[in-house]
Amino acid sequence: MTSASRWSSPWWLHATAIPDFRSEQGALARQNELTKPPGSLGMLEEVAIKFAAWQGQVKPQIQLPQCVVFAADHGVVAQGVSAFPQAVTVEMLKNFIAGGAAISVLARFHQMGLTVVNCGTAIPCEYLQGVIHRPVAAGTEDFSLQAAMTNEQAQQALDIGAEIIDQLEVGSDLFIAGEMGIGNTSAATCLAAMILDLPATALVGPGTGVTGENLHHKQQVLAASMRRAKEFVESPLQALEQVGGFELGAIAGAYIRAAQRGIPILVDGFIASTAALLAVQLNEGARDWMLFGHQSAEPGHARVLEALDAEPLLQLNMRLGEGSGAATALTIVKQALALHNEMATFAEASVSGQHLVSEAE
Ligand SMILES: O=C(O)c1ccc[n+]([C@@H]2O[C@H](COP(=O)([O-])O)[C@@H](O)[C@H]2O)c1
Ligand SMILES: Cc1cc2nc[nH]c2cc1C
Repeated sequence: MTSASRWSSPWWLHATAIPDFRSEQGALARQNELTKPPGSLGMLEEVAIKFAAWQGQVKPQIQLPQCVVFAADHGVVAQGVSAFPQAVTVEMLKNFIAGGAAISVLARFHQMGLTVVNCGTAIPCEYLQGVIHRPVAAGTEDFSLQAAMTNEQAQQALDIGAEIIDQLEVGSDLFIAGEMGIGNTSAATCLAAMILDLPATALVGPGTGVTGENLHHKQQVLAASMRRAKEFVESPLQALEQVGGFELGAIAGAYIRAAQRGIPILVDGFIASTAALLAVQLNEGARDWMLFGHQSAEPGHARVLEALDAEPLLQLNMRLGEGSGAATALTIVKQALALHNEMATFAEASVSGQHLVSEAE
């Protein structure tokens, strides 16, 4: 049992690992010796330097990336806030393990581990093999009417994330959390709005494709949910209880445990970033281990990224979830490390006969 006990502080408050400053400085020095004007590779330089600090080596490498998709359902879909029926959550679980989902393709492309976790679907699916089953309940309650989950369920959701990180293959050197859950843009919108003290209308968007009158209806349902829940929320955990989701809690727990174990995190879209916001609210050290893969087309993502002081690597108008934006950004991360590790320094280039020295020297 990893939950808070009566006598000790809960595990998610425990200290996160500390990135290695000497390797960071070594990587910065190396970047400035490579055969290019200093800074000319822009964010690719920053990415390589971050990984050096995270891995404690001047020449970092990604050898065992892992993606875990956390799935759950949301009672609030009864209010008509998604463009798709709830049954799609379990149908997509089948697709993830059968290899036909976008994240399945990207995981194969990168030779990345792909784990799928059932955190609580409305339609029971425990018969599915190849999925880790940790259902907290058959979906959350409808948070427009009552709390999405109990305090115990919120803690259980965080615990699932920690357990999954503890089970990752030894040597796993990058963690991507994906998510799947019809209705979870509604949960993420209210959770982010609650944490940032913004109206839901500042963050709400089409999700799977809710537009026109239906989008107006979604805005009204979420605004009413915020009015109902606000008086019960005085902490990030209570925000998760009132308007969150099981997969959001599990991802926040996974991010915190990854940061405690020193595993770098590549964050995906709006829902994953909202879980990141929750994780940082619960334990600010988690932020030190996060890199942001992309900015989703979901309008609320920009506000969440801003609150996290995050600069995403890509902006491709993606809004799929599953970890797909982060997995797409992994290509850029790998290229950043290849350039950092394999480019010649000015000294090496001169030795090989090409006299390359900058004017300033
Ligand atoms: O990652 C994103 O930015 C993102 C933006 C919009 C939708 N999604 C995905 O779409 C589903 C939620 O959309 P909705 O309309 O049912 O709330 C869920 O399965 C997410 O993975 C994901
Ligand atoms: C088909 C489909 C695939 C998804 N993947 C993540 N969220 C999704 C939502 C839908 C509707």
